[in-house]
Amino acid sequence: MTFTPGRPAPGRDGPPREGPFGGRREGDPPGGRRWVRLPAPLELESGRALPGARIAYQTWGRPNARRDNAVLVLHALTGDSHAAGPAGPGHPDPGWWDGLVGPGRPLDTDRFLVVAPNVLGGCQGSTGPSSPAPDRRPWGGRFPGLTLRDTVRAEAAVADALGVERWAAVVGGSMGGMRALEWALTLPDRVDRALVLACPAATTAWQIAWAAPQLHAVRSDPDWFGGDYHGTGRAPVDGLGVARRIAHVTYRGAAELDDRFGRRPQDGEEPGRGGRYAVESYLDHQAWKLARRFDPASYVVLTEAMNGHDVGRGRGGAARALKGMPARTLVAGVDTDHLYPLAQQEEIARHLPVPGRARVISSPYGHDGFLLAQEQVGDLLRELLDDAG
Ligand SMILES: CC(=O)SCCNC(=O)CCNC(=O)[C@H](O)C(C)(C)COP(=O)(O)OP(=O)(O)OC[C@H]1O[C@@H](n2cnc3c(N)ncnc32)[C@H](O)[C@@H]1OP(=O)(O)O
Ligand SMILES: N[C@@H](CCO)C(=O)O
Repeated sequence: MTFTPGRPAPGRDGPPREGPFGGRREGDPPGGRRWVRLPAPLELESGRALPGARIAYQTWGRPNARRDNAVLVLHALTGDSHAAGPAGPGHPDPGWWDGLVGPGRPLDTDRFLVVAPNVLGGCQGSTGPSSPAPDRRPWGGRFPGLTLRDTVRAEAAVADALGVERWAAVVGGSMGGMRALEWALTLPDRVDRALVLACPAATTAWQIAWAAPQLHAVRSDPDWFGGDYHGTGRAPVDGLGVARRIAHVTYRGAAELDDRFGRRPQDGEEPGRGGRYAVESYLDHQAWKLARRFDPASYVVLTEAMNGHDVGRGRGGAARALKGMPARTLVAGVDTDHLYPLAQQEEIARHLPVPGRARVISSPYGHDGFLLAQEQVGDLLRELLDDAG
């Protein structure tokens, strides 16, 4: 089944009418991924149940005899299980932490079994709104709202399938960092160490405010159809593109964009006379790139799950909850991140059971620094994994 957006996004860089996204529906495995089907309906925090869910994942390296060398790597909002490896069939881009995974690298595959799942609610192999519901029609707008705790409990099935009782470490940035916190606090007996990057203990009004126009953009696209567009040949790609433009500005450094683009017009175009500035063209490019590979309904489900993130919910508040983190936890943020500012990671570190666990990633790239400053992230991974406790 091919996903066919009904119309191109605005701007000159519209997505192709036939995007690759629909090729990733269940039953059509993308390159290199494996799945585990949950043995029973997943009981969600909302009280609803999600039947028949499955989680896609990729692995690198091998388990040791005691199966205590597994590291769980958790992706950000629009990432997926392809944490490492080249671009190829099923993977339009190289792995998002490709420099960190492999023999001799910080996530040393001669030493560790590295496991990267695609989040529940996503669109890269795990069950999400584009997957078939039990009646074989796409879940679409019927897909239940998720919390990040739901996504963690679904992933316990991956650990079980691999025979991993306890992760040597759970690591991730942004949504992956939120989920690393939740892994350690929801299933504390199953996590030995944690690396939490570029995220807050609880999503703030500032972050929910940035998400609001993004959600609105997707839902006000005439092709949203209440989330029930899957299989119609149309999709709210314009809305997703607007959401990505807004989000991408929050992901990057202000000085970085000024230095890179300045007031330069896009080649051959005249701003103010129907043409664009180079930075506008750049955002158009980011918009269509995402619209080609990501399901707008997954974007909505996962954005709402991030809005609901609060480690303190039902645990007596964040400060009390964070005392339950593993002693071997490191927290780091990016010094130019204006979406999840460094003060929020320092706040997390203040409440950890062991003091002195905050670190700083220095990068001009803003929030995306946790994806781009791989050498510094690698140092943090080595520090964490070499910590014998
Ligand atoms: C690497 C992956 O994307 S893996 C897939 C999973 N993705 C994720 O986990 C995260 C999603 N990805 C991202 O957030 C980002 O892509 C990042 C952070 C990984 C990459 O950031 P960077 O390497 O800094 O890329 P940058 O922001 O400079 O964008 C470069 C792109 O903009 C394009 N570009 C630059 N200037 C312009 C311009 N004036 N007009 C149009 N396009 C432009 C480049 O041609 C390049 O295009 P390409 O990506 O198609 O090759
Ligand atoms: N660029 C990242 C940032 C979100 O944390 C993504 O798209 O997933």
